[in-house]
Amino acid sequence: MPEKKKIHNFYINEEQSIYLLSHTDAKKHKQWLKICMKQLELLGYKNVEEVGSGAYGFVFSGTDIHVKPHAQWVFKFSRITLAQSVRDRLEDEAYMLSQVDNPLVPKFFAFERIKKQGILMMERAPGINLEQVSLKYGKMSARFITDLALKLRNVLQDLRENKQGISLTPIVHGDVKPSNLVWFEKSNKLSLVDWGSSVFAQEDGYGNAVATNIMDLMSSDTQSSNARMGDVYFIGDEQMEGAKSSPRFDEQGVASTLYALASAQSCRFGAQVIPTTSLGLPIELAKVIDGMLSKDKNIRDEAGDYFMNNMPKMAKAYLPKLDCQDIKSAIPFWHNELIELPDTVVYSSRKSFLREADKSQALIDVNDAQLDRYYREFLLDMGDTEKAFLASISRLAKFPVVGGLSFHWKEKQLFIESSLILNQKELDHSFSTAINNTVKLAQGIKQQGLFKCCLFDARKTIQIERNDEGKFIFDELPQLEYQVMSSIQLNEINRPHSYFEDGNDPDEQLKLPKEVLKCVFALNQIHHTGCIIFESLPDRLKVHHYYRLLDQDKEQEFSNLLQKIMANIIQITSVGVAGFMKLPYKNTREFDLCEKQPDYFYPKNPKKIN
Ligand SMILES: Nc1ncnc2c1ncn2[C@@H]1O[C@H](COP(=O)(O)OP(=O)(O)OP(=O)(O)O)[C@@H](O)[C@H]1O
Repeated sequence: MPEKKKIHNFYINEEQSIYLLSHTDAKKHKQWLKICMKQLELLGYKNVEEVGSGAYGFVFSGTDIHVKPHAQWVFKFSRITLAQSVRDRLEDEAYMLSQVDNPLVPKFFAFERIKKQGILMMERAPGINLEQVSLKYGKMSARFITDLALKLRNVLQDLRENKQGISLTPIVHGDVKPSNLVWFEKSNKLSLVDWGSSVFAQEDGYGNAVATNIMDLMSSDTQSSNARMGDVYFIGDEQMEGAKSSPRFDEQGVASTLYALASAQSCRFGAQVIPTTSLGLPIELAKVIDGMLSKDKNIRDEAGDYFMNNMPKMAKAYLPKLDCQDIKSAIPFWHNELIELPDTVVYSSRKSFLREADKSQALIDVNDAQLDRYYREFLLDMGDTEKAFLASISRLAKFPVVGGLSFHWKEKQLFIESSLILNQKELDHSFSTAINNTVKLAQGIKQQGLFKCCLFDARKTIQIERNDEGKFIFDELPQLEYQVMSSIQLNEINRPHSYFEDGNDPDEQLKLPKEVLKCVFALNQIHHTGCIIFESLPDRLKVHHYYRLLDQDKEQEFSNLLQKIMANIIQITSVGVAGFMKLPYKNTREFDLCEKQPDYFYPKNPKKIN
């Protein structure tokens, strides 16, 4: 087992926002994207645009106008920041894609190398991926989930039989998840993309080796696993532990995907607290998905077999759309319409207590980009519910939102203070669902403690570089921005939350100059909401912030204090992170703890309800 890396502070955003990269890195990144697109234009493709990106690559689309009708192609480039050995896997991906012939899988076209850069060219799947759909609409309906389940079951069946392939060996996709399913609403077309984790199965799911002939069995390495890491938020335990590859891997990916889309979460880990049986699905399907997500391998496998055998029958259920009531967010949030939406990043602190040693995890390949992400997000030694809770906080940051949240778990209750501003009204429904999931998951956490997070706009982050001696380089100090809110109601001022009421954060190590602390103390007396995070790195300082002044009369004083903070940050010499958050008032919401959400199924007789 590899040694655990020590990570103290981190952002739990999926990908580093381009606005948080250093000026040079951001420039390099943009230049690289431009070069890729230029390359494609030189090759004669029109309307070249970026259609997606993931941990391994960037995906562009382009039109071939020399054929009739014009063909839409997709070009996948591996990330230049990855090790060459990881980048070389694009060629393996191309090979595996070329082995699949299925109406739900974009056709392979070519793999080219321009200098060291491999390019995989394939058919373009129309539409947007299901993670994006889920963020737009929230929970998917029982009908949608059931239809999707049947389609995915059929793909898995085809991959097991692999009748069209060169060999008859079953193929494992290895990374089934919402963002690898592209869906076109108009024609209801679904495509399974990203074959970068795909391998030929070594076992059949019942512990028997699979090989087309005895020579294969003799020649191939029968001891070690050929499995590739899929997304750690969606793969099952066996794939995570490096077991031999089998069609069970994809059953796990399918169960995670259905669960995530039915509950509007971005991972599989929440099922103990928000079981599939609480999501309004037909009882049989809900129980099968929960069975597939079980911690017990026998139950998992049995449920997987049931799913494969019975999904065609289950999909025949009559599931008309039910009149859905508007959902109410468990904690309030406000709206603000901005022309330029924030590029939200979440910073969280005080999460040490969420860690829970889980030494049973064995990892197959630490050099993997997915695992790197796992480490970065600190999930390795946490319980499932804690992982799901952190993933739900990450999901909040996928919305254009700024604000802060503080969770306080006591013996019997959970207290939440919040200030959240959503900048796109049409995402109201989906954002409310995301908040409610966060609250439900928090209700399921049993340990007592405190967790806080700030959501800020990375576009506003101030970066000041240091020279070789560590001195800051700047012509003029940038200023901290703030918004002034109009009238406030007096009762809101009554019980302001303080920057300091939670004491020192054991996870934060940066020592701030006294003058900066004095200003933060003084700010504390002015009614406002906001956060400021100092992230001091050897080569630069980043100041993440958002501020909303709620007392117009104090604007001069407020602005002076912010200027004073900036004037004094240049005294920061040590490296680390320190942050402060202020919520506008103590609007503590109290919730009972709840280990598991109650059962809620699709009605047996929907006609009666509609
Ligand atoms: N053939 C395709 N047609 C249309 N869109 C595609 C296609 N292939 C990929 N995409 C889009 O690009 C995104 C990223 O692609 P892909 O998942 O292959 O990259 P990746 O780096 O391997 O991602 P991951 O982090 O999941 O491993 C997908 O989520 C999807 O939205």
